[in-house]
Amino acid sequence: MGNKPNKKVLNEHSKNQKIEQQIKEEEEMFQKEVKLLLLGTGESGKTTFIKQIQILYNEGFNDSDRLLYFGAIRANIIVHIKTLLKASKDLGIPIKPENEVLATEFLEFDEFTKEVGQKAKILWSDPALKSVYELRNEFYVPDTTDYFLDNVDRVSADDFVPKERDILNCRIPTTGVKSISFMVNQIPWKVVDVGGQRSERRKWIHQFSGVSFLIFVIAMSEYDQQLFEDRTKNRMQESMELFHSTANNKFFRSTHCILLFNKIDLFQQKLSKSEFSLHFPDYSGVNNVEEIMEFIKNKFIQPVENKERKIYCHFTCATNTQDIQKVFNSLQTIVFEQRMNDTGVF
Ligand SMILES: Nc1nc2c(ncn2[C@@H]2O[C@H](COP(=O)(O)OP(=O)(O)OP(=O)(O)O)[C@@H](O)[C@H]2O)c(=O)[nH]1
Ligand SMILES: [Mg+2]
Repeated sequence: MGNKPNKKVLNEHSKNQKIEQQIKEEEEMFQKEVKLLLLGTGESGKTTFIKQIQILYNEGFNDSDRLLYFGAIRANIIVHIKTLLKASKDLGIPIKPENEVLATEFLEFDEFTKEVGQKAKILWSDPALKSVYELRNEFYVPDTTDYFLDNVDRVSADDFVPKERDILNCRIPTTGVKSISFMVNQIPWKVVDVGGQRSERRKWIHQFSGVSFLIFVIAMSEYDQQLFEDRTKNRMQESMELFHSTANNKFFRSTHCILLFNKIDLFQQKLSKSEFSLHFPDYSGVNNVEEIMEFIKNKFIQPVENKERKIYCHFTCATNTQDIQKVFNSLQTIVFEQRMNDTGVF
């Protein structure tokens, strides 16, 4: 005859089991992966955001990253000088007569050498190419072209290794999907980057499930530029339409959104030279940075149908690591509070 189990002890035991189960579930909820999906038109700054996350939380760039950017930076120098030379003809801004032979010769170059680098430097110092670059909303050349052309001596050197800043400034359009995963304070994060050009957008849908936050990136400086893919379409207009169709899509109707109003540095530089209302005639205010920022923000937010969902806005320069650190810190706070709420601690 064994001892009869004490009812009180049994009750205590099952209570403890329940508490343990609850703690386990709460821990699991806390440790659930946060998936951030970066969307936005081409060249808005999505990959630059993910590069910053790599610097901040994922050990930065390795040798194979540096090798990839080494080739891209040098190849871009040739492409960009050629583009500027062509634009100087199209826009009727002639280069100095003594540079004409060199310009014709340069158009034949395909491979970067130290000598090609020196020739690029001579052409870039021609005032005509600088004036042409100032008019770059009339044709296509990336915004960081001047950064690399100003550094052509360093880039041409035998011992050139791309620095963090070079990698942040180098543009390689994204094709397909790239993601990084990392842990911060025991929470696993995954950031997914896709290509933003029109031909890439049909691949987006495959990334739509399980998204915790949509990060939609907008290039503020694009208000007076046309799409690379369609020179008749204003870039900011395209970005607004894309955001509205994405945010109102059934997959994301209740997903919280982060709007990154990016390239704020270029936007501020440009505004004094390029009047905003010429490109957005429905803007009736003055050509003032803060007022226009508010106007653009409202144009993005107002047409969003589900007013319950949260939209957090940040104005950033994505090449500045501190700006992206601030965005990520605020995201961490939101996630932490959400999880405390979900587990009933608040
Ligand atoms: N000055 C400045 N340049 C920026 C900023 N954000 C990104 N860039 C530059 O803009 C270019 C395009 O940035 P990406 O991050 O490649 O753009 P993307 O959205 O990934 O483009 P796709 O891959 O084509 O969709 C790069 O040369 C960046 O260095 C910014 O805030 N300020
Ligand atoms: Mg990209």
